[in-house]
Amino acid sequence: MSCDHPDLLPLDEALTRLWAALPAPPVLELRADRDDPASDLAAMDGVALRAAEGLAPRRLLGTLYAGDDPAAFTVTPGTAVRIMTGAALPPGADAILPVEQLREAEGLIHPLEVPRPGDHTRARGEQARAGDLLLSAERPFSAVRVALQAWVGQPVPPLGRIRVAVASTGDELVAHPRPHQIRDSNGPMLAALAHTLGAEVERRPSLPDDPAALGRALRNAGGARILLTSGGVSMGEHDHLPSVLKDLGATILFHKIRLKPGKPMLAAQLDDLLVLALPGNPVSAYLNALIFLPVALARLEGRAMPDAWHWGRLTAAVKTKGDRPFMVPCRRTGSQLHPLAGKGSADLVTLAQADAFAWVDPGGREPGAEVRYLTIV
Ligand SMILES: Nc1nc2c(c(=O)[nH]1)N[C@H]1C(S)=C(S)[C@@H](COP(=O)(O)OP(=O)(O)OC[C@H]3O[C@@H](n4cnc5c(N)ncnc54)[C@H](O)[C@@H]3O)O[C@H]1N2
Ligand code: MOO
Repeated sequence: MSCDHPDLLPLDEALTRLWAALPAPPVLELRADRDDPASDLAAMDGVALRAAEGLAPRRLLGTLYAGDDPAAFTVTPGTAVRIMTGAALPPGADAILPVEQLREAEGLIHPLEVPRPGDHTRARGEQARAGDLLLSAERPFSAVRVALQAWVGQPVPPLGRIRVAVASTGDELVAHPRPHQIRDSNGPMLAALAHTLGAEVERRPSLPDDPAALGRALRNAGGARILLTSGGVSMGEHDHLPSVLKDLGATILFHKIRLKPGKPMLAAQLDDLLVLALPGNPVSAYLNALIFLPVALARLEGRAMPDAWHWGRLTAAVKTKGDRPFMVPCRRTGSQLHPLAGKGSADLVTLAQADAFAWVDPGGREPGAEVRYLTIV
């Protein structure tokens, strides 16, 4: 296959570089602080009894709810205790008979099934013994990790959001445009997307195509962890961002990826600030933010690498030009992807009609082809 752009970085490599460059917050290994469960527990609502007595009727001594001290009752021959799921087994009992498997009459319960020792109980220590390793420090942050941390009595981490600043660049951006000017749509779009993805968002004023002003804005990101910019990363004479970042001593993680739209995408680290410099064309800016921002947020929060891709089928042919994979905006019905005939990476109107971006390899795809896609949020 001919290669129009041998210098372009494949998307997967760009994602891997971004992931590797960002530090994940430290997470602890988690050990059981006590046996789990710490008592024998009921796993069903019913009665606690002695299994050996088979189908013999039992007299009810009382009721134990989850959290009750089970020492209140002792199950002796001929007796049972009504018990709720999660309550500790009273002394003497060795099985739970679920409420569906008994009949009650005149203060007695009559088993309808023969109970066996251990039935519907969770035995002390069956999950873990005090001191057992429950989760290694390699396992990523997740809501379940937080739950386990609380379960073993560790303080849970504060749920801060990553601060993301959004600044558009371009002298053409004005609030009341004359025909040669435009309104800033990328700024509001990227702020809304970052918000949707769970970031704490700060809108910044649009920046002029002026290296000094861009440099000042990059150096004063105001405590944001990530800066999303749009525009000024391509080959134009006013596309200053790459050189300004280099002059500031930023580490360029990548610049220019093998993707259409979105080729000029740049990611850089400037001290503690991650700069995701998105192309100015609205479809390119959106798509790149949709791809890269969730990965950066996940890494900085210590989560696993997100896998946002789904699989669907194209309902119509998609032709491509050149050697970049093409992400075509589609309407989606279930897993059916209906490609939209758009007017390219400036076509915000078609993007607004779309539900998904389908990945089409160079060379194009036929109707019915199975492709992966990203959902537009
Ligand atoms: N000679 C070359 N020219 C271009 C190339 C190239 O490889 N060689 N790449 C093209 C591609 S692909 C894209 S995408 C654009 C991206 O360029 P920039 O990131 O430098 O963006 P700008 O030139 O500043 O703007 C592009 C386009 O988007 C409009 N824009 C910018 N900001 C906003 C905003 N906040 N809201 C709405 N629209 C915005 C801007 O007016 C331009 O029309 O470069 C190609 N050129
Ligand atoms: O790759 Mo550009 O993002 O086509 O318009």
